[in-house]
Amino acid sequence: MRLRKHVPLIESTLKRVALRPAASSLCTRCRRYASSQAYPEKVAVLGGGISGLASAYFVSKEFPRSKITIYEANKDSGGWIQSRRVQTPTGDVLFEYGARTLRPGSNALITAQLIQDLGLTDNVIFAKTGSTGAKNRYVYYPDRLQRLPSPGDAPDFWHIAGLWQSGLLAGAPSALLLEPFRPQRPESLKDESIGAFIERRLDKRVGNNLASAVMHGIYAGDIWKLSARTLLSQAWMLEGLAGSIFKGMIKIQQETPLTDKVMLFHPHDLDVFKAMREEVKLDETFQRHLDGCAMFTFEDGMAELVTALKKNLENSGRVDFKFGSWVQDYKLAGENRQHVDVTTGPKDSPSTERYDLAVSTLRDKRLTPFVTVQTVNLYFPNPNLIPQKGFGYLIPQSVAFEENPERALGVIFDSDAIQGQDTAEGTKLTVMLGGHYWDGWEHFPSDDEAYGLAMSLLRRHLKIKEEPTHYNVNLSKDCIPQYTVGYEDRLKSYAEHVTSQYLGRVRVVGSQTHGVGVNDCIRGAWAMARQLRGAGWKKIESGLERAMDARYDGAWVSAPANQGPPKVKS
Ligand SMILES: C=Cc1c2[nH]c(c1C)Cc1[nH]c(c(CCC(=O)O)c1C)Cc1[nH]c(c(C)c1CCC(=O)O)Cc1[nH]c(c(C)c1C=C)C2
Repeated sequence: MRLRKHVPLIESTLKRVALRPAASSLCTRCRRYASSQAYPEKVAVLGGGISGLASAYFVSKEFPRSKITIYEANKDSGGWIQSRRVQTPTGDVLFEYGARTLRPGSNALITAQLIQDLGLTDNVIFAKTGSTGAKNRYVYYPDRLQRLPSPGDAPDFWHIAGLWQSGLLAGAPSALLLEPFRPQRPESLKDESIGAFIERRLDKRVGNNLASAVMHGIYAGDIWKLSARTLLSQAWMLEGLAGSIFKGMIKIQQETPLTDKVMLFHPHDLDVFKAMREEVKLDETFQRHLDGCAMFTFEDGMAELVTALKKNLENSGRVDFKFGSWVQDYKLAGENRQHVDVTTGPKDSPSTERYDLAVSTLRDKRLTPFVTVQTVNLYFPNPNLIPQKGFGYLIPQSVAFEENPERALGVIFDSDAIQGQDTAEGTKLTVMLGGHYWDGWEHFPSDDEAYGLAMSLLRRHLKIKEEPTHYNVNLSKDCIPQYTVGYEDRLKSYAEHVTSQYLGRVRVVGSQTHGVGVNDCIRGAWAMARQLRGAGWKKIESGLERAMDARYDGAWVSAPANQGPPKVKS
């Protein structure tokens, strides 16, 4: 597979399909296949991580008679989501290796519906919006923890003065004042790094001190490589609209007679938000809890969601899991190329199975690079190990090497952030190492080395003198896709390629194409399955229609905020 421009290919393929006798009676404008089947009898899901499991779940909802096979290379499902209980002399503690919490809000609506449908709502634990663990977020700069103001805080002059004095906010006030007067980007500039965008519109220091910390916490990525057009899309679009982010905000409010707040949206997203509004029906109590929380997870960790999904699929009797199955290849097959042949197994003894439809959550390294993150979970019996209480801290790229020779991205204060998972009292921390700092590395720290790095960081940053009684090291190799500069164009080419190559028989979902968060992956799976609904599965689509939406010509459309992402509240 090559990432090339594929529009002409799609057109010629569509013509070819239309000319075939079997397809001649079809309305080719509907871009449908000549299949007499009412539903895809056999569906393959490639990959058993959260995207694959959610895809299988939503597809089975759309087509209750379909037989689904999930191929997973590992011995079990769940992908990066792994939760493990560790026994200590005074009780047990839960270690999360990957994602540990979900954030509420519109992006979590489909996840919330899924949790409710799986009967898991009683197992959910919520971190309330005003709780210390949720409220206190820190940035390490230049050599100590700085607490960031949280949205509910009353204005505190001394706090802001302290942040200012530390240099963390350097350049920010004047950058905000001057932003409307800075020159607009040239027409020819189609994308740039987050670092370059912030330097151009605000101040380089704002990027290196603040934006880089945020991007470490989400993408473990480098602001000088990640795409501004994709990851700061609102700001990018506002500049495109009016020459400045600030002027763009004023312009969209003025242009509309509506008193409601107006925002810019990708036209495709407006359709998805509408569908979410129509289809998500949450119980009142669950909704109320979600509404008042800053994050949520499960008593037994994020793996509960994976386990419940797997159990639900197994119990349906229509879903078959094939663990230890490497997908070698998948290609169109059969008369009129209406099927997909999926080849799995070791290279020397592969086996091939034919399907009506395949959903791929597999990665393609030509679309994005990935970063590797190593997590070190630590448990100390002392509950008062560190004076600072809160969610944890992020370490921006601007921190000097001597302050972060371990190349850590941040530290999570798990025992403060989420309460209700452990029976043992104490302090639970996770040190996150690597990410973009390890770009190009072929070898990564061993477990012992990673433990040493984590402890040396904690001794220096938090003055911890004790040793943990329990710890775990986990290396998630190539776990977070990086939406680097040019991603949007690459995704479009990729979408065109998938469409023309697989003629609708293969749909693509996952963190490489739909967003890196758990919520994003679940929402992507839901949207993909919804597109299959009825005869939708016969359409020549890829699941990547957002990237190819003809209504989007590089600029987003303005619409009242209430047409945007639905709130958790009904
Ligand atoms: C394994 C490390 C991960 C890092 N980022 C992600 C993972 C899984 C993905 C991610 N993390 C956050 C978001 C934002 C949106 C969301 O869905 O919540 C995404 C997509 C925010 C976040 N960052 C950290 C935590 C605990 C959270 C809440 C959600 C979660 O549990 O993943 C901390 C953190 N994450 C990473 C680092 C380096 C880090 C440092 C303290 C990378």
